[in-house]
This record gives sequence, structure tokens and C-alpha cells, in this order.
Amino acid sequence: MEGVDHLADERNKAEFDVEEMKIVWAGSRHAFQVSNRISRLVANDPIFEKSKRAVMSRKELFKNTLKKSAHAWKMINELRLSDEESIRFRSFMDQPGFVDLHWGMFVPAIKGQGTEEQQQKWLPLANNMQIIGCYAQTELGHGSHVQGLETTATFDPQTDQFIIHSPTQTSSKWWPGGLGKVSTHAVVYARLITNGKDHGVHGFIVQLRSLDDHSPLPGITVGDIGMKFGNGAYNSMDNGFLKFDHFRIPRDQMLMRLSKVTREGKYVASDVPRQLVYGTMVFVRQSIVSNASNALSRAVCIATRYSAVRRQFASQNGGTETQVIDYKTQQNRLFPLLASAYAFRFVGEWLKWLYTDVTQRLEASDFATLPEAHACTAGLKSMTTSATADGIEECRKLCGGHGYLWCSGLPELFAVYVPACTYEGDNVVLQLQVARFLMKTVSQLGSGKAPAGTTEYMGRAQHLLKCRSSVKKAEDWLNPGMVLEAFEARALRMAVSCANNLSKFENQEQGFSELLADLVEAAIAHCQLIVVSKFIAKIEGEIKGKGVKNQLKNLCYIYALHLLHKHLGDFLSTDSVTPEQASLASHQLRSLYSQLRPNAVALVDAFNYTDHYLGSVLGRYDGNVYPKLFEEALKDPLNDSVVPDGYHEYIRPLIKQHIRSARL
Ligand SMILES: CCCCCCCCCCCCCCCCCCCCC/C=C/C(=O)SCCNC(=O)CCNC(=O)[C@H](O)C(C)(C)COP(=O)(O)OP(=O)(O)OC[C@H]1O[C@@H](n2cnc3c(N)ncnc32)[C@H](O)[C@@H]1OP(=O)(O)O
Ligand SMILES: Cc1cc2nc3c(=O)[nH]c(=O)nc-3n(C[C@H](O)[C@H](O)[C@H](O)COP(=O)(O)OP(=O)(O)OC[C@H]3O[C@@H](n4cnc5c(N)ncnc54)[C@H](O)[C@@H]3O)c2cc1C
Repeated sequence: MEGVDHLADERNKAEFDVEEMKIVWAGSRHAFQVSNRISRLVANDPIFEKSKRAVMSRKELFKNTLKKSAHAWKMINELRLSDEESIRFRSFMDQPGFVDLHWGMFVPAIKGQGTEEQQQKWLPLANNMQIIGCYAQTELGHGSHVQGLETTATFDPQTDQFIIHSPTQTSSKWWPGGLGKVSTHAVVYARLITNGKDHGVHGFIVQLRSLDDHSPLPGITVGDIGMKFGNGAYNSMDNGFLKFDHFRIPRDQMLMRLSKVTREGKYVASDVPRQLVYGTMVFVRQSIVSNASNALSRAVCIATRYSAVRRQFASQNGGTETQVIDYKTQQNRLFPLLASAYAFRFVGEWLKWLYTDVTQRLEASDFATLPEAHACTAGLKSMTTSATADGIEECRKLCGGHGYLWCSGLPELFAVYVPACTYEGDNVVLQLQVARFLMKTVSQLGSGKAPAGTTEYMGRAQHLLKCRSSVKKAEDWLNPGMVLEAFEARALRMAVSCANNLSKFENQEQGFSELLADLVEAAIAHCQLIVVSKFIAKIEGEIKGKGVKNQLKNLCYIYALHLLHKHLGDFLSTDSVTPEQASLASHQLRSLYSQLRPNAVALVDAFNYTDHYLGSVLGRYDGNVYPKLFEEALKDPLNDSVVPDGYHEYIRPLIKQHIRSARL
């Protein structure tokens, strides 16, 4: 029935102020107002309609993305939207496209690695979209191993130019988004060679296509790398290939903030760490963590609302059938994901602060916190994207058969999201960066240099290596100090165990290779500790609104205790908890699920998502699922005719043959 709220009973059960929770979720009242207004602006504009993406051909989908981007840009300018509003606009458009790479990587690369002069020249062009850029780093042969890139940029002192060249097939750029069909320019990463000497990988601004007719410039071969996973999904993006044949650019198009090449061809390195050439990736990894909470919360919102609508089997005392959300197994799978969505939101907020802090320090030539910022962005990007990709798939299963329908919104969400485990650094490769950082920190314990920031707990090694958890009853697991101590002891003991095992090898690098799997586990334990500790910090701060803090506390302990349950092997083998304490944690977790249950639908309402953004029949705000599933089915092109195309060629002859043989 139209207009009826099928989830009204659920909403009436809520024990907290949903409007205040919306503000906590958004980050501030202002952020909530911006999101609320912009999401409705996008939802009400027919250009941003997205329900036909799965049945569009690749070319149609790509052109549709261009149309949406052009319309968005027109609106952004006409309405004079701020940067914050424009970013929300792009997010609610919900269609990956070249603009992500232009604004998300090309512009930041110039800002981070260009000199003042270069910024003055290129940023106005990019900011007005008079040029469109992408980030061309990965090659056919190398993505993770950036120092292994093969494209060369050789300085020619006679002409004061760099010659950009792809010497082998594997040196072709391969994957950059926006490169295949749209970008006029790229920041290209290539090995800098002056006077026959290789100075390693540097960034260069390279024009690829004519600004008059969009044709590739002579010496440039460029195109799209082909269809990717899923229908619709990330296929709206023109990930591309690019080959250079001795292509020349002026010397001043090398990004020279970190190091320079003089007119004479002399290479001058500045005193800033060369790793700042990777700065754009650090920026994007940080934004990917916030985005993980968006993607996971969408999936959880769909699965929670549908689990409240869906009924299976009569309850034990007869009467109406049971809502599937009331099954403890459903709660055990769904509620930790709901808690994770909130956890990733808060750790994303914290990481944004950390990133801003390190950026300000770098501007003042203080490089001390760079290794920690790198480890945190790499590790949290890895941990949150892996958990989110797995979580979206779990939400699909939580919706049973209907979750497999494209109109549930979950298959496309998964297909768009899952490459986040690979892009901006493969998740295993990134955890190994965290592991290196942890091994370094452990090796310096006792040297007088106290670990700081997220490794501060390692400075309490004497205590954490020996302590026994003092949990005695289930409610003790709601004590933040006891929860933190268990996570700190587990993370430290895993890191120290890896360090001890490493020390048994004569060759450290060989030892590191042998122990890779354990090192990744230790890195994940450290990252989980960060997320738990930032969630606890959040609930210990000021939070307004009736019952809001209470709900956040429940979510925080569900997040921590489900991790404890999931990684029980780690906690037991490191003696961080006893089997009895683990069983008390499970008991407490069940109690928390029961407390969360009446608030579940309201907790996902607090995300404040429009039906347009959710794009899911199962997750509709009004819960009116069944009639809408029929409506969606009838829209499928296969249902345009009653008798399908192909009947006369392929079905009728079969049936007739059968009838003939049956007559024989
Ligand atoms: C028109 C309408 C709309 C308009 C609207 C406008 C608004 C729109 C707004 C849109 C905004 C969008 C927001 C952004 C979203 C972006 C979308 C994202 C889409 C995805 C695109 C994907 C892009 C990519 O994938 S780019 C390529 C990424 N590649 C990688 O990540 C490669 C991974 N590999 C590496 O990073 C390194 O090589 C690594 C880390 C493996 C290092 O290997 P190594 O061999 O150890 O490295 P080495 O170079 O020798 O380093 C030694 C030393 O340095 C340390 N190190 C490494 N990296 C860093 C670093 N980044 N920072 C600091 N330190 C670093 C390393 O740890 C070593 O240290 P020591 O051990 O101490 O020596
Ligand atoms: C959708 C999408 C968009 C992208 N957009 C861009 C873009 O805009 N610009 C750009 O430059 N690039 C882009 N990329 C490329 C992306 O950054 C790389 O694919 C990514 O960094 C992984 O590198 P790789 O493909 O070389 O993986 P590989 O390193 O080849 O990984 C293969 C396997 O090897 C393992 N492995 C690799 N090294 C190690 C190691 N040292 N120890 C243990 N295991 C290891 C990995 O864990 C993985 O299981 C994009 C990729 C995708 C999928």
C-alpha cells in the first residue's frame, strides 16, 4: 500500500533521539544540514536517475556518466556550491566517473608536489575544468612495487625538455581512471634520468589529448582497458592504458616541489623526505576510510530494514510469522556490521584530523609524524575496506534470495566497492607497511625513545606483556579500560612474538619474507585496536540527545566484543583473555544484541539516506517491499514482450521435436 509506513512499529520502539543521532553520524549539525539538502537536490533531479544502469550497454553507461557529470558541474556553478557541498553532490550522484580522479588525485598531486609557480599555472585551469586530469602511476607490469615502474623521463639539455617513453610493453600505463577516454592531461609517474643517472620515480604533468578535437597527441597511444566486474558498477569509469613514444614535454612540467632538475640538467634533491612523492596516495587512503563507512552503512541499512520486513516461520506460540531480524543468528551477523559502520565513521573522522595535523607539520618542515601517518592511513584503509567488502556480501546473504536481485542494490554496491581492496594499494601490501612500522617500533623499545601516537601503548610493554585480564563477570566487558587492555595486550604480544621470531633469522629481509602471514595478522590486530580505541574515545566525549550515548556505547562494545569473538584464537594464544573470560564476552554480546534490537531500524534511519541514494527495493524507507519487487521485475526488458525474442528460432523447434518424438 502506497503511503503506509510498514516500518512504523519498528520506529516507534526506538529508545533514543534519532534526529540527534543523525547529527552525530554526520559529524556536526552543519554537516548534517549540508548532506540533507544536497542528497535531496540530487534525488529530485531526473538526470541523476540510476535504476537502468544494469541494462545499459557500456557505451550508454559511459555517455550517461558524462551527461551526469556535465549536469552536476553546471548545477555546482549555477548554485555556487561550496567545496564541501560539491563533494557531497558527487557522493550522492553515486556513479563512479572521471571527476573522481580529476578532483581526487590530479588536483591534489599538483597541490602537493607542484611548486608555487606550477600551482599558479595549472590549478586555475584544473579548477575550472578547462583541462581534465588523471593519476597515471600503475603500469601493466607493476602496481604495488612503485619503485619498479619502467616509464622513463629522460632530460634532454639541448631542448630543455623531458622525453617521456614507454620502453617495454609492461611499462604501458594500465588502470588509471579517467585516462581511457576523457582526460586531456595526466600526472604521469616515471623514472627520472639526467646525464645517464636514474633518480627514481617522479611526477610529471603531461598533456595527452588535443584541447581542440580531443585526439591523442602524436607519440601518445591511449584507450580504455575494457569491461570490469559486474553490470553497471565501476564500468562507468574509463580506466585506461597509455603508451609513450619519445613524447616531449617542457622541463617545467616536472613536479618540482620535492626535487628539481636545473636548466643544465643537474638533479637537486630538497631536504624533504622523498616519500612525499607518495603523498597523493596518503590523502586518498585517508578519504577511503571515511568512504568505507558510507558503503557499509548503505548495505547495513538495506539489510536491517528488510530483516524487519521479512518474516519466515511461525513463532513458537503460533500467531504471526517471526521477523527474521528476531533470529539470534541474524542479529549475530547483522549487528556487528551495524556497529562496524559506526566504528568506521568515527575512526574516519579521527584519521581526517591526523591527516590535517601531519599536513600542517610537513608545511612547517616537521617530518616526525610522517611514518605514523603513513602506517595509519595504509593500515586503516586496508582493514576498513576488507571488512566493508566482506560486510556488503554478508548483507546480501542476510537478505536471502532477494538480496541477489540487482534491484536490492547490493550486487552493484559490492561490485563498485570491492576494488577498494586493491586500488590505492593492495590490502596485504599495505598491512605489510604497518608491520614494518611495528617491527621498527618494537626494536626501539628500551632505547629511551618512547613510542607516541597510536603506538603509545607499546611504551607500556612491561605491563602489557605480563598482565592478566581482570574481567570476572559479563558486565566487566562494558568497562572501557578492561576492553582496551585486552586489545592492547593482544596487539603488543603478537607484534613482539613476530619480532622475536624475526630475530632468529640472520637475514632480516629473509625472516620478514618467511613471516609475512604472521606479520599481517599482527598489523591487523594493531589496526583493530586503533578503531576500538577511537570508538571508546568518542563515547567518552560529549554527546547530546536522549539515549544517544547509550546506543553508541552498545554499538562500541558490540564492535569490540564481536572482534574478540572472531579473533578468539589470537586472544587465547597470546593469553590476553582466558577461555572463561571469552565465554563471559559472548554472554555480554548476546545481551547487547537484545538491547540493540528495538533500536535497529532507528539506528539505520540515523544515516538519513534517501531512497535514491540507497537504490534498493529491499531497503526502502517505507518497507513496502513486495509490490515494489513486482514493479521492478515488470520493468525488465525481458518482460517487454510476453513471448521472448528467440522463441521461433530456438524454443519452438525444441518443443515441436519433443511432440514429434512423443507421438512416435
Ligand atoms: C563534475 C561534477 C562533480 C564535481 C564535483 C567536485 C568534487 C568531486 C570530489 C571528488 C573527490 C573524490 C575523493 C577522492 C576519491 C578518489 C577516488 C579513488 C578512486 C580510486 C582510484 C585509484 C587510484 C590508484 O590506485 S593510484 C595507484 C595506487 N598505488 C599504490 O597504492 C601502490 C602501492 N605501493 C606503494 O604505495 C609503495 O610502493 C609501498 C607502500 C608498497 C612502498 O614500498 P617500498 O618498496 O617499501 O617503498 P619504498 O619506495 O622503497 O619506500 C621505503 C620507505 O618509505 C616508506 N613509505 C612508503 N610509502 C610511504 C608513504 N606514502 N608515506 C610515507 N612513507 C612511505 C616505507 O614504509 C619505507 O619506510 P622505511 O621502512 O622506514 O624505510
Ligand atoms: C578499479 C581500479 C582503479 C584503479 N585506478 C588507478 C588509478 O587511477 N591510477 C593508478 O595509477 N592506478 C590505478 N589502479 C591500480 C591499482 O593501484 C593497483 O592495481 C594496485 O596498487 C595493486 O597493484 P597490482 O595490480 O600491481 O597488484 P599486485 O601487486 O600484482 O598484486 C597481486 C597479488 O600479489 C600480492 N603481493 C604483491 N606484492 C606483495 C608483497 N610484497 N608481499 C606479499 N604479497 C604481495 C598481492 O597481495 C596480491 O594478492 C586501479 C586499480 C583498480 C582495480
